[in-house]
Amino acid sequence: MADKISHTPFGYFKYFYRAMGFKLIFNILLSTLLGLFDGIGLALFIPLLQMVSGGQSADKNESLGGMTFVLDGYKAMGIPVNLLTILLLIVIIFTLKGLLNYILTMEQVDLRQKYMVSLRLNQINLLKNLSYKGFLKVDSGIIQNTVTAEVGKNLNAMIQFLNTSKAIILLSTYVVLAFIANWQFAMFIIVGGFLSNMIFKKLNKLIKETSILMSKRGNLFSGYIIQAIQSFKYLKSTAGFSLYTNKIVDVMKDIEMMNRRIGKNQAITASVREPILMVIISGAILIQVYWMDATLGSIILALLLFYRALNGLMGVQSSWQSFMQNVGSIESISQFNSQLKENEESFNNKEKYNGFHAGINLNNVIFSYGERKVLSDINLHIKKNETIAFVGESGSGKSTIANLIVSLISPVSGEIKIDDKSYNDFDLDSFRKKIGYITQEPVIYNDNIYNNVTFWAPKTQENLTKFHNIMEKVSLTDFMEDLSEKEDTQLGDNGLLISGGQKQRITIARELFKEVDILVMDEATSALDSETENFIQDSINELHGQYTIIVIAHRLSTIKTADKICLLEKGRIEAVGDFEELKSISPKFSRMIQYQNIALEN
Ligand SMILES: Nc1ncnc2c1ncn2[C@@H]1O[C@H](COP(=O)(O)OP(=O)(O)OP(=O)(O)O)[C@@H](O)[C@H]1O
Repeated sequence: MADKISHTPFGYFKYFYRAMGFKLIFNILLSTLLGLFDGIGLALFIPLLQMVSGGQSADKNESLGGMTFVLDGYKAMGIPVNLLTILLLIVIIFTLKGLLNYILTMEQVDLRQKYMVSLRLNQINLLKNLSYKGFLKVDSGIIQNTVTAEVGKNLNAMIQFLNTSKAIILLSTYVVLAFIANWQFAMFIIVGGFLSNMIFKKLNKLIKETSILMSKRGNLFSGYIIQAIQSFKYLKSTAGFSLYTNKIVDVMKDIEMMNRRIGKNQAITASVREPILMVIISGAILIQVYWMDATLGSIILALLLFYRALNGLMGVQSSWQSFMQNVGSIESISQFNSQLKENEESFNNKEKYNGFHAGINLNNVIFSYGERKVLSDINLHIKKNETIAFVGESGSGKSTIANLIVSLISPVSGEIKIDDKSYNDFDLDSFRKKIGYITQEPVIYNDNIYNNVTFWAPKTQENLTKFHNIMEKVSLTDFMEDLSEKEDTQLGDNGLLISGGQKQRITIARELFKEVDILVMDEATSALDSETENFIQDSINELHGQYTIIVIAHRLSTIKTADKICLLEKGRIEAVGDFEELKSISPKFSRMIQYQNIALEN
């Protein structure tokens, strides 16, 4: 898919060609063939016109201008020019044209489908390969709007682009015929077309600008809606909805105003189209009758060619205008795709992760977000199957260090090694398959319990047994057995139908089912109910020694049994040791314990 496009007809052609390749050329070739058949069909009317103006004879007639060759053609093929043969030929040619039209339309249906699939697949792959650091830079509204609404608009743009090329080919056929019949007529078409084009060009420019602006507003609108859904509970409980909806309504009004502007421009073009057509045709007839002493036959011929050619021109203008309405999507999809591509991660030809034995080493690691240094001089060894906890004030770098260990982000300088190999030498995707992540906000999919835990693993006997064992381990068996649909019970959007503690257990069950090597537990910063807090503490204790566990801790009570606690202060490691060691060597840690005890007592 194209990333950078030039906003010219050829630039758009290149954009679609990159997505559709030869299929696009084939489509245009078919349109050309259709135009040719239309031209031939039209030419077949010439003898009829000749009969009207010059009687039943097949002799040449001045009023046909250059088109007399059609009569010569008839004679050369030995076809007698009479009403019956002409009508028969017209029926045959238009039937063939109908057939061709069917093939072309079906080809376009096929092309549409393939285009949509290729567009969507490309975006899914780009999203899949997007680095976490890259993801942080992309607005969720842009993602949502681009992969849904903008993709639809882009498809419309493609269809209108094809319609425009088809209309241009048909128009060219009539212009060529008009030139052959009478070059003065042809000049009329060109001058008339040129004049009307000037009016439409201005309107099209306005429509194009509005379309680009509308795509941007669409991104903003989607972003607001996503945030409203995500913070529904907060907005509802604090009556913040009315304030928030004001923002949404403003963007919506903006979009509607732009839609209205586009609609108004469309109304203008649709209304002036026919009058302009009639002015050009009337002018042609006047010139024919008063200055050229034209006969009835030549006027009918002129009318026929003019009408078809100008209609063709209108076809070009209207489909180009519809294309312009959707052209904003080309721009927004291109920008979106480039942004994703710039932040793509690829591990081609790198060694696959195959478990580790000794541990993970962070050597002189430094990390920054842009200019802002977040971690400095981190040197740390994490032994296989030990439990390490990171503590420190808010913003001290606990999550960042965990993100580095699980390879979501990479150091600006320094190195992270697993056993003796640098992360840089690994296919990190295969490494991440062995990482379990229990986040502050449990991730629950809108599906049933079984699928949420097994991540849609097939329901084989083996998987079911494994699933039930794990449910037992995370103390969810009783809860599940009480439900009428057992493991097939739906959990609702984002686990709306179960409690916070149950969500936590489901997510731990998922990681255990996955058979991970490293388990990251990102403790919730918000106060948890004591049952959930106990559960997390129990899980940490129970899984201790079976996995390499990394805890991002806020509650010191949950990490008493950790093998190693790492105290962070403003992005640096201040002290390392087990709970008791740290208590004795770090006054800061002692103060933290004191504070939490006091807080607990209060
Ligand atoms: N995406 C980001 N872009 C820029 N700065 C960031 C980003 N994420 C985190 N930071 C900054 O990095 C620093 C460390 O953040 P981090 O989330 O690692 O801290 P933390 O100790 O986990 O905090 P908390 O306990 O509040 O979760 C903070 O100053 C934070 O503002």
